[in-house]
Amino acid sequence: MALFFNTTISPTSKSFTCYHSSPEPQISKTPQKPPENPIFKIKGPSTLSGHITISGSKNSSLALLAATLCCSGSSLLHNVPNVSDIKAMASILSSLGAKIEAFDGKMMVDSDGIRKVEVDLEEMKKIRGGFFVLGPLLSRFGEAVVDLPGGCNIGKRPVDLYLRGLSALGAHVELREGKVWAHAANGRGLVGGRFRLDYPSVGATETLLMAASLADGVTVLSNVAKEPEVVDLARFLRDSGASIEGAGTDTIVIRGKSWLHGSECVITPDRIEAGTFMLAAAITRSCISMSPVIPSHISCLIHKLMKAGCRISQSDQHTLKVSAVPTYIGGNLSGFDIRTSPFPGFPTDLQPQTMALLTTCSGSSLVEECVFDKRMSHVRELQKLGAKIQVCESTALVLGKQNGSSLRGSHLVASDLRGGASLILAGLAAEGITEINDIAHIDRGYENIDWKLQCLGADIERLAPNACGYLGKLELGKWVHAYIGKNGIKADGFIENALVDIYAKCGSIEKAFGVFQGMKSRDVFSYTAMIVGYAMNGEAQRALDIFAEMPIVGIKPDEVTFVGVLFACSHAGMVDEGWKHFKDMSRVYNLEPQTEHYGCMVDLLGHAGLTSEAEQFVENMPIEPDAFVWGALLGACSVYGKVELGESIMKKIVTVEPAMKERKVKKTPGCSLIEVNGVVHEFRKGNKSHPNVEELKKLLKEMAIHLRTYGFVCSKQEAGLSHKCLEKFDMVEEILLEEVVTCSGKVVEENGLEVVEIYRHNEVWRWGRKLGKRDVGFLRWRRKLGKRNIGFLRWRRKLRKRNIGFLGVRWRRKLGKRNIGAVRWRRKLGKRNIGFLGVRWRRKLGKRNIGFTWGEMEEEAWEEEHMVSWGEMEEEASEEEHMVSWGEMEEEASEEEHRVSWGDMEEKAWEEEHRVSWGDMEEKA
Ligand SMILES: CC(=O)N[C@H]1[C@@H](OP(=O)(O)OP(=O)(O)OC[C@H]2O[C@@H](n3ccc(=O)[nH]c3=O)[C@H](O)[C@@H]2O)O[C@H](CO)[C@@H](O)[C@@H]1O
Ligand SMILES: C=C(OP(=O)(O)O)C(=O)O
Repeated sequence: MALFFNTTISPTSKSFTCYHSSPEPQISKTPQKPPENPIFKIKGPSTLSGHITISGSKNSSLALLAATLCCSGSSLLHNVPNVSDIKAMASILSSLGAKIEAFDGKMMVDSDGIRKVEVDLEEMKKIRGGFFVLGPLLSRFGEAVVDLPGGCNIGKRPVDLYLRGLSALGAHVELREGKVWAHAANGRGLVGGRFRLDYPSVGATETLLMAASLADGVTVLSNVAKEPEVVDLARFLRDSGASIEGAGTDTIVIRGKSWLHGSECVITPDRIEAGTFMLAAAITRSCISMSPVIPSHISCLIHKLMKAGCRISQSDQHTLKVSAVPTYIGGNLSGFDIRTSPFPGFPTDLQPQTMALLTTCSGSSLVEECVFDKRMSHVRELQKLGAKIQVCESTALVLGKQNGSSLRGSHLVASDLRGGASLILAGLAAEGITEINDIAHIDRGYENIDWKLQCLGADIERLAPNACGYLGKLELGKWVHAYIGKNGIKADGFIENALVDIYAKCGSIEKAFGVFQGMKSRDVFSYTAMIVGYAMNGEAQRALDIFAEMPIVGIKPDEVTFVGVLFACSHAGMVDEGWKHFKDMSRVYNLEPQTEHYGCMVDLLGHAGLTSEAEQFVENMPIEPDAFVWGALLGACSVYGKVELGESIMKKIVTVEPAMKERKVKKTPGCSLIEVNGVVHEFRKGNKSHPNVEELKKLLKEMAIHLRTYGFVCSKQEAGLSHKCLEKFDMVEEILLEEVVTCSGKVVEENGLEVVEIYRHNEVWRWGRKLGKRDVGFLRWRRKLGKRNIGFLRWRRKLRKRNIGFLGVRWRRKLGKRNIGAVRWRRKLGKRNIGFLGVRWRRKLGKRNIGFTWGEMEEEAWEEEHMVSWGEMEEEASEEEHMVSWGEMEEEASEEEHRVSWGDMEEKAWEEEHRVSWGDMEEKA
């Protein structure tokens, strides 16, 4: 059946085309028509068996589809996967005037009808491959205008190498309005040249290869990508008449031709899909076979899996059988280390899926992502399943299990293609139900993955979600709705705005950005939610980058936007930027700064050490400062030890709120929302109408007592103040918790504990209790500072009459036979004998020495410095020394090991919970 289409491929038209004479797939069911915005529901643990057919490579297909634009007449591609990226690519080619027919896994592209050299389509921003048309358009038609590319959100993905390479071939390239404008500088066409890539970028190599094929003269490209997809592309171009030598090596020589004709090509099997299924067999401890596979394309993974204990055999040239059945392999799989790198190294596109497997293997494994700088979003989701993973930037330490997986089903969100696939694998291995939302990411690159897994015996379904299914709970959905209502978000696409907001507030900033990026139309609310979100999560520069986009797209910021902008500046210590934006409010945008804006400025000045300037700023305010402004100044005092000024401000804080009440100052009341057992409760400032208000007050009091008893104080600003101020915390706590703070939170039950989780600014407070004979509880908090994710856990406590605090930070770790952990602490003796306890860790793996830099640790230490006075520290140090036996330290060590990343803090918090009961703490003291 020949099916002509302009922009789409029929969802069910693809059959499983065999690459060569492989056994017929043992598939009995037919794929279901997918529901709108579906989710995956997986019931685990699954055991897989049978044979599966591997589709053609998505990445090869994208490059070859772009390459058809180099060719006059028709080209026929076989084994093209039916995935959404290919549909998007087909739309792009169609929009340029190409005629496309898709049938039965084949695509015929006739590019003779091309009338346009500018792509003006949303699809360009969604996928990576769309950008590849730049090379062919430029070389065949002499000019091209394309949007900057999209693709997975896995870190910085610049296109400098593409553009510099094209310039070396005689193109004039400009970046304007988010688009690349390119034309042949000589007015005729590209000319051959020499270009060395700084990094063997796959996309840049492919783009330059296509461009050079039609350039006048010889082109030599060096340090190019050697990926099989590059070789596939060169094969197609050669079959179309191009002269290309060296594809698959470091240097490619291209002798340009004046024209290329269309040709026919079978797309190489998708090595990443094959790898994903091999890992599916391993994680489920099953045995499956697959074809067609080219083993040399995934030799790295094959070696690693064999090292882990899997049996892998080849029944014919293109059929692989993978077994991880315990009785067959004689035990559990062992963990292993991976480090991603360009081909033939370990593919970055298999890193997340491999990490999922490692969570179920014995021992610890190290995963180093060296190709992309932010390809770790799946870690948080895997942690929700119970995986023990600790991350520092692009390195993850996966703590496996001795006896197979102990993952438990949960509600997850896929944040990118391979990260999403890793969640499917983990879901197959996990006990119980796993739901995965945002699976459109997965559909970008896996053809009918659910159906293929069903055919292997997995219990996986593609379901239509309920309206708020992304969070997995209808009750939570109601909460989201309530939240939207309370914040007056009215824009079209308000659901998306709310999602951006809610994700950001829950600390899932990448997910918030994912929603933001995918929005069809954005308004001031969308931008504000994203800016405030970034600011709250310590990503100041990203907040300011988003803000800078607003005038470009013609959206005027409002007062709330500026709260986010100033908050961001304050977080990053950007004093000049902060001043500029503050002044711009009235100067450029005609907005009158409110107390919130003044408060942010005071915070910014105060934390930059400009306390006098901050004080003066407050004095000169044209409106009356409120508790928010005073609170900010108080924070600065605490950080810089201005005790006297701090105490006078304390007095003002406790008088200013009642005074404002008396004068009936109208303010938008602070509002907090909390979900308890699926019911949303709202608290407004000064409103005591909640039916359980008395009970809640009791609970707050109880929390406050624990806070003080164990040396926790409510706000970081007040933490450094002298003990004299301690009695005033009562009042401050009341104000912070009941009157001023606008926060959200929820109460959940976890491991028999009732846990209150409150999200406030960039902090997450968790407080848990178990009401048995003794009150056993915990309290901890985490936060994110500056550009980097710096989280830490601290605790302090009061012993009898003296206030002796201690900071326990230590770890040690023994991996295998070698002892590769180290713990250090040091203190710095300055003029005032003010010191800090720094911890650094390093590990030695083979020849490499990987560790945190001292600078980072110092920054962390610096934070701690403000919290604990030196006297206390010294006390503490000696106390600790005598008090903590080595065994205890080891215990504690494994739990505190990675304090640095955001997700880890939560994980660690949980560890703590089981370890430290109030009783224990007292005993230890
Ligand atoms: C559609 C497609 O084929 N996608 C694949 C392609 O993506 P893509 O072609 O985008 O990946 P690249 O090889 O270009 O990127 C690798 C690294 O190079 C850097 N870089 C790249 C281009 C540039 O001009 N400047 C620069 O610095 C990137 O930031 C990144 O850190 O290869 C990746 C690496 O194997 C795979 O994960 C993707 O699945
Ligand atoms: C990163 C990937 O795709 P893209 O480059 O298209 O974003 C991928 O296939 O894993």
